[in-house]
Amino acid sequence: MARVLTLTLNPALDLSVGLERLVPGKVNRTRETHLTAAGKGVNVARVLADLGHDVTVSGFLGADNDGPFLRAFESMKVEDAFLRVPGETRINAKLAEADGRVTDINGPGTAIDATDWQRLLDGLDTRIGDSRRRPDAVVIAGSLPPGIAPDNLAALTARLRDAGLPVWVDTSGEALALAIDARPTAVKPNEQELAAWAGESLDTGEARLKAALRLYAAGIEEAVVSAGPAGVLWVSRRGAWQAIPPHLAVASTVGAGDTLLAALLHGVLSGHPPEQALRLATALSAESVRHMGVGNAHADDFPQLQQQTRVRRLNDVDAGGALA
Ligand SMILES: Nc1ncnc2c1ncn2[C@@H]1O[C@H](COP(=O)(O)OP(=O)(O)OP(=O)(O)O)[C@@H](O)[C@H]1O
Ligand SMILES: O=P(O)(O)OC[C@@]1(O)O[C@H](CO)[C@@H](O)[C@@H]1O
Repeated sequence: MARVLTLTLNPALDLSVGLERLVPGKVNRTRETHLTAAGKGVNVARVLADLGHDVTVSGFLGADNDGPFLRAFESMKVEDAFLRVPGETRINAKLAEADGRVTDINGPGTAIDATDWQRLLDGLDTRIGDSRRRPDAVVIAGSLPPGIAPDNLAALTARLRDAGLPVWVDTSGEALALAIDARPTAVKPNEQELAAWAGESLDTGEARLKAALRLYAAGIEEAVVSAGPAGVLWVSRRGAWQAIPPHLAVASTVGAGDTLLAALLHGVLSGHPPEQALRLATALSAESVRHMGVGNAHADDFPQLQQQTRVRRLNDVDAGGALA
């Protein structure tokens, strides 16, 4: 069991709405609705805690509507180290149609000022310096709230790396680009996020692999690229792998990427062989799309989903960063 700290600088209450078909501009009747404490780092924490790790969640939570988070953290059995800031945490709507299409409507989040940011950094320094609380790995996941600039994220990444901690980052846009320059241990862009960084479209497996190799060559030890149903590429010092998930009927893809990142980190921290780690992570992310929320490793058919996940080592790729 490892000790993991997840940082969600811009958490959200996810209002997940299941409906037959979304008709904009009309009254739509829902099939189900859920309000869930979420945001990428919280979703990652949910999976890691479920897989048996000792997890602390932190970041910034609006003080006025933190009730669902408190209840969630209690049931997840994670330590709540979120700083409370004035106002409300954003509510993000996830409109999931019967054909698997999801429309995300994400708010900007609560503004964070320099004093709050410094409180977070000071708290992290104290935690890192305390051997009883020092994490084995830190995950920073999700967008940045107003007031936090991409170079703040880069500085945070560098600070944690300088303290000797593995840092896994999942974000997008300029924040991702600057975080990469600060050399986190791992990043997990999806196809669009990686394309924005690479400056070209990545609609073929070969283009994605080349971009993943570029990430690795840029100093990212664990370069993980997700591509929805097309699966995962993972380039690391141990080699390069591709995983293809089983074909499943999609209910909601929200949280699939978070599930993948969490489960792969679980495999790495547990010292599992890469192929086994990637198989479990890919299968669990696939499991997550069958329903709303993150993947459930206790699903009855999870062993079969793992068997149906195809993992292959890319032998013609050398980990030095070039296609042979
Ligand atoms: N339709 C699908 N069928 C099977 N597996 C899927 C499907 N969509 C996603 N997955 C699995 O989930 C992983 C992550 O999905 P994706 O690439 O969409 O991440 P993402 O865009 O970061 O997700 P999100 O931000 O919504 O959590 C994929 O690599 C794949 O293993
Ligand atoms: O706006 P961000 O921070 O990029 O993404 C936030 C979010 O869409 O990511 C999670 C799914 O990955 C959701 O729980 C949450 O609403």
